[in-house]
Amino acid sequence: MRKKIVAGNWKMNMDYNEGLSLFSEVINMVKDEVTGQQQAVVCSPFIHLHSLAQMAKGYGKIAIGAQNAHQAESGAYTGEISAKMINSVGATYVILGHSERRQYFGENNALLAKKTDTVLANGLRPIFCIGETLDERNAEKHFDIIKSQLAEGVFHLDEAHFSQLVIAYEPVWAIGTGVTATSAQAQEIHAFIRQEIAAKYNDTVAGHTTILYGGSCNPKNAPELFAQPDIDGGLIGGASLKSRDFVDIVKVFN
Ligand SMILES: O=C(CO)COP(=O)(O)O
Repeated sequence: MRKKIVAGNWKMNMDYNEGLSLFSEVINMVKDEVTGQQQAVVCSPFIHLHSLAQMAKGYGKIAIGAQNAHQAESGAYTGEISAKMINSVGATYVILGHSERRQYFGENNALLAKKTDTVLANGLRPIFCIGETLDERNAEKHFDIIKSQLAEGVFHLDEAHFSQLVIAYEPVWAIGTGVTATSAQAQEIHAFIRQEIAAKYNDTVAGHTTILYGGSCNPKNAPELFAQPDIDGGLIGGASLKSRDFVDIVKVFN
């Protein structure tokens, strides 16, 4: 069976001390309360990564991730962080292609394909985000958008590398808006994503790929979303900043 994952994306929230106290609450609750095989991932700002990885050491149920990485291995890119650096502090995941990176930092599919290569080459697992805007959905272009984000962003990978990916479907209109995709809307796209993966690779790869839903996911709506056959967990924004809510979402898979 494929892995169930609940990943928190703190975005640009939490100063250093706030982040450490949030994480220590999360880790204690996960230790005490999570009984299933699911993986919790906390994707913090860069400044927390090393400390969080130290705190989570030896505890396999919690992994640490970054929210971005530069496409180059190293060099004169003032202000940037490389995949090798992220790996060196003990993080294992990197969110790539979040809609906020696409929208505010001009990241397109071609750039994200390069970032994916670099992140994989450094032994990290990308959580690769895709999703349509409201205008695209209203124009009934959502399937085309998903198709091209996959084709141009990750389908250049060989099977072994692709198998390291986690895919996250985050409809842009559901992010931070309080409007969640219905479980039927989300399932429809997740099934489509799995079908595209099967067509590009094969049924085994498609069957093993973890596909997360993100967008106004909370402890109330997570059980119904995660009960859908092609939804393998969530990428959680706002609710991941509250330890109780985040761990309650992780516990949906208990
Ligand atoms: O963007 C998201 C996670 O990456 C979702 O954010 P919200 O859960 O705050 O809608």
